[in-house]
Amino acid sequence: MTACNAMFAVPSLPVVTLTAISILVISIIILRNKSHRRRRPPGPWGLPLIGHLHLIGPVVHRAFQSLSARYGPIVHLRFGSVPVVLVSSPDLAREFLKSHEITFSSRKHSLAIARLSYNSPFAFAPYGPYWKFIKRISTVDLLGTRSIGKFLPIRRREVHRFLKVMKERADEAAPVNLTEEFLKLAYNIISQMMIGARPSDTQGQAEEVRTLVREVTKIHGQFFISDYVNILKGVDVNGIKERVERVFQRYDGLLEKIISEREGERRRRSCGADETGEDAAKDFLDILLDVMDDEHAEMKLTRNHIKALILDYFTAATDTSAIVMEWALAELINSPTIMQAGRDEIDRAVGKHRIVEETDVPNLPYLLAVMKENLRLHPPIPVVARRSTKEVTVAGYTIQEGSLLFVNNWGISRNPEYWDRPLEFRPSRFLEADGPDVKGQHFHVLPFGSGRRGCPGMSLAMMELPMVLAAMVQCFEWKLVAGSSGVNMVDGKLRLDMTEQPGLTVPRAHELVCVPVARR
Ligand code: HEM
Repeated sequence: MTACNAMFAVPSLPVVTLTAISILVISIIILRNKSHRRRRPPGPWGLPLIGHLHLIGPVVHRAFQSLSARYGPIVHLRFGSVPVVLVSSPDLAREFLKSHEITFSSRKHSLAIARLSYNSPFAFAPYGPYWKFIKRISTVDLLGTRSIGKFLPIRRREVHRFLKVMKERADEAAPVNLTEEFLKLAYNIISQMMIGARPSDTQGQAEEVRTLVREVTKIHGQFFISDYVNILKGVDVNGIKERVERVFQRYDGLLEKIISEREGERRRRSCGADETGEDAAKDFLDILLDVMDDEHAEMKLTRNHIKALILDYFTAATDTSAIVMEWALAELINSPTIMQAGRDEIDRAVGKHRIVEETDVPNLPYLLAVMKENLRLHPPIPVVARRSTKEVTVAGYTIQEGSLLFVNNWGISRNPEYWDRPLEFRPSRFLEADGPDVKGQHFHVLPFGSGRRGCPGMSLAMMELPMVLAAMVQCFEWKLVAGSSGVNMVDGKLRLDMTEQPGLTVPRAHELVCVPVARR
């Protein structure tokens, strides 16, 4: 070291040290301030690696309800490495779904979602241009007011077919499995809107799609550890990859056949060689194929996009509708006075000489209230699930980017803080002039979710389902079968057990089997 260097080196050491210490202290202060500002919602201690996944039992909304009862209306959890926020009050639901709507307008990713949606999901898509494009087409061409009207003959025909099956069973005094029949009805309606009634639609094919749709719904409703724990990514824990692949291959084969047949028909039609003379009223598949063939379309659609979309709609519409019809009839069977009040209303408004129609529904406020009360007690999708796209402060808490949000709408609509005697089936609460509604503006009851990511099938469902229920009440009485699964004797009367089955959607645990008795 030179003298010159030494001269400067000696006094410079404490300066460097001092500077370093100052930086350290300032950083600690900033970090402490930041972490004070980044307040996390309360929640239980998590386990290493898996976080709180072990606390989520098979009936997810009930597990969430227990956590909320313990930690309050906003709870922080961690699924593996993914932060989770669980919400269970109407005010917080409004904060997240309305005040911070755009931030929470995406959904979770998973291995199953990626594969089953050909990596191009719609219902699980991030909020962005593709989602907006498809949302626009589907709300205009499939689920808009005009389209709902255009598809009315399909719904009328299918409901009459369904009633005919019930009448045959009534004539034989034979039991009917309504769980299966509701599923068929819901599938028959949505499949004709989506892919039309085609000559090759054999019974076997319809059966196969229904089975696949149920399996996909089940898969989407489960939490797989490999989706959340980084070191397990890519590892096939529980054979999920294999299960998803099996479903994917079966579904892809079926859809490929349906689309190829349709393309053949379209080619024949465009050459003027279609011998069916069929009116070319377009279903959703035709509309999507038009977009795929259109070079100037705003967004390029591929065959895989179309397959993914059809599966999304089958999954979103079939199980939900079937489950709602089943719970509604089950509630009425367990409440004969309410059933009779509904029947009286139909007899007054519609009479006894024709079958109730969708256009009668606005004149059946009590029946509509029955349906809304049913959706309050038995929302088929009990938890609204979203994902945040940036860090945000809500109710004074910092919610990290990429957090999963679960709004336990099942828990909210059964909470005595927000509802009077919430476990009672009491349709009259939906008859009050300034009372609640189910359309997503009233955060005490959110069966269809809320906002732009809310259910696009709501208008269709709220026309179709009350009408089906009304027709069942109008045309038949429903007798329970003693000794069948889920039927118990209570105070000398047969009653249905209302236990739920676990999953993304919440069907009854027992199939609904009844004997229809024709009213006339
Ligand atoms: C009573 C019957 C139904 C109920 C209770 C229901 C409920 C829901 C709920 C809770 C969501 C999530 C909403 C959110 O995140 O805010 C949803 C999404 C969705 N529903 Fe429904 N649904 C029903 C019927 C239908 C029908 C009939 C269709 C189609 C014909 C449909 C299509 C969809 C689609 C495509 C999505 C995803 C929308 C998106 O992510 O942008 N749903 N539904």
